[in-house]
Amino acid sequence: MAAASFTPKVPKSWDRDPLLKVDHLSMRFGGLVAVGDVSFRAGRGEVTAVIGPNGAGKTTVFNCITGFYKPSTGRLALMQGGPATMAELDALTAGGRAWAKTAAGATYLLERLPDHKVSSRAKVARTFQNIRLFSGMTVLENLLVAQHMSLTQAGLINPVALLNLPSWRRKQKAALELALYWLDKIGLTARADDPAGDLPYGDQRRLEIARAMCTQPVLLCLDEPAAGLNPRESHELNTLLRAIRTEHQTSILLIEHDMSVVMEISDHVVVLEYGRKIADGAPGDVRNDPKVIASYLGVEDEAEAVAVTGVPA
Ligand SMILES: Nc1ncnc2c1ncn2[C@@H]1O[C@H](COP(=O)(O)OP(=O)(O)OP(=O)(O)O)[C@@H](O)[C@H]1O
Repeated sequence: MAAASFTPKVPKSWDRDPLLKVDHLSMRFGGLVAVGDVSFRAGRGEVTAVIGPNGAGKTTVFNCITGFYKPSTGRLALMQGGPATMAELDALTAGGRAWAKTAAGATYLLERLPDHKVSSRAKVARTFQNIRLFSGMTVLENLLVAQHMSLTQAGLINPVALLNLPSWRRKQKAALELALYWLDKIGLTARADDPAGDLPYGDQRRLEIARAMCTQPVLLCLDEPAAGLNPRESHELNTLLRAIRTEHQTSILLIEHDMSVVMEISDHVVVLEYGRKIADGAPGDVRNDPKVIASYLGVEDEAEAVAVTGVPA
């Protein structure tokens, strides 16, 4: 009898080299389970989109990853440098510490870090659904203030800064250069000295992303960056996100309702519904998943349902 042909399953890129491993994440608010036992990986250097109908738990997942909420249960392992081995992860979890050096770099358990260390040590940056720029400060000042942490670490409250020593001046110069780099990247150099609040909406959105990039994150979390953008602004956003991914190898985690953005720039899509994961895969696979189609067929926003599934609601 002829042997049955066997095609070995090739692991997905996000399973081969995850930057972030979310394991059994749950978040309860009183009796409400906003997120229930959700696990997924975000690949290093990839764009991972988290999608789902309103109230699916997307922002809650984000708030747990970025330190705004302490999850009820679950492990959020961010692995800088390269993936940790299972033994390294288990030892870190059992040891009760928040981070450890690993053979590949360092691993942080985000659920154990104070929220300011999620950004300063684990290097996770985020933007919000509603723009949160300092609207009275100039465009350039917004980019400089983002680097306040690294400047204070360099010594705002130590003698190096007070005496204006060369090492402090070098740090200040590097901060200005980084700010000017991102200003150029978002095409706003000519508006450096204008109040951020005077910029058109789409420019403010890109400035927020540039501000987050000034913290030099390994993981950039964007909560509905395309909300309220017109098609031209959406296109500019896609271009910026692609540049961040390809030129800076920064991994991006994205919540987005605009499916043209999701389908165009994502490597990997995770779908939530009622706080549970219902699909996880490449954009084309997720789009054709019967569970995703069923979930989106009930949504009120017909354009969104058609964009995800190709089927009118
Ligand atoms: N701080 C909170 N206290 C109580 N309930 C909350 C809190 N935050 C979120 N929830 C509830 O958790 C559920 C998931 O909300 P979440 O905002 O995470 O969903 P979402 O997928 O981001 O929705 P949307 O697309 O509308 O932003 C909802 O039922 C919401 O009302």
